[in-house]
Amino acid sequence: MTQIDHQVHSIGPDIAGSRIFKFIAFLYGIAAYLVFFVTILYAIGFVMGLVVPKTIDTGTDTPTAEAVIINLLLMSLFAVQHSVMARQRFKAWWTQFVPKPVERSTYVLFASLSLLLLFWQWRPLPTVVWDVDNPDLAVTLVTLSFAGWVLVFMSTCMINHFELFGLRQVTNHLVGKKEEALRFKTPMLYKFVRHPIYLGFIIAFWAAPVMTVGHLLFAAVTTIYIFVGIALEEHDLIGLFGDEYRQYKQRVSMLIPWRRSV
Ligand SMILES: C[S@@+](CC[C@H](N)C(=O)[O-])C[C@H]1O[C@@H](n2cnc3c(N)ncnc32)[C@H](O)[C@@H]1O
Repeated sequence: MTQIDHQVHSIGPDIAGSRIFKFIAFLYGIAAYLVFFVTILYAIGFVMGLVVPKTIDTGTDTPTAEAVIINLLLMSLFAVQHSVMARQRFKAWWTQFVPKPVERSTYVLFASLSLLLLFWQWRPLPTVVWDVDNPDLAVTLVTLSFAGWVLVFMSTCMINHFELFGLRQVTNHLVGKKEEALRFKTPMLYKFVRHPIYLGFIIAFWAAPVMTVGHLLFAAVTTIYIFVGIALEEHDLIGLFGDEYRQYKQRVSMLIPWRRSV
């Protein structure tokens, strides 16, 4: 090998390789985000019973006990995947195998896939628990549910939508910008409640003019899961931000915008 050959061999493939990797990582991040975006749009239709082919109240007829077990297993799979993969210790472990710039995108992709599985395999439990007759009240509930989804979307933008869903990480990696550490923020709604995204989900799931047993099971279990998720998330946030987060907890309530912290 000549000296020039040696230089081309040792510099060229390295640069090309890392550029190609950065570009592939970027495309992967975009693909994961698109899968998430389709999933969240489908979730709105699934929960509200609008537009999509398979909703919370449609699907294979299944005996009640079997349907409850299958639905609980589907929700548990999402909860375990979502909670375990979000923990700092898990992240430290699996970034030995998954490159750091695509860690968040991979988390988002797995969460979306487990939700799509839930939508696909969900068994309806069609017995009606409540059915609002009054048309004004029914419209109010549908509007409230939409407002819940809007609250979710707006709150992700307040805290940093592109970081939450991994796009910022792959973009910074592509342009060679150093990844910043997570910063504690209390923008807009976060001054009134600590968890506006979760509040939005609770509103979206419960505000239904027709509530079936299946929908009620979904709303109740996801609400319980949100409280467990909050406890885990706040434990991590105190680990990261210490007294700053403790004081925030004292000052700002968890979900209902009044001044006490619970
Ligand atoms: C799905 S978001 C939910 C945020 C919040 N719990 C909510 O309901 O609006 C979860 C991520 O937000 C981050 N997070 C939560 N509160 C935060 C804050 N005040 N400042 C910065 N990051 C925050 C957590 O570290 C976690 O990675």
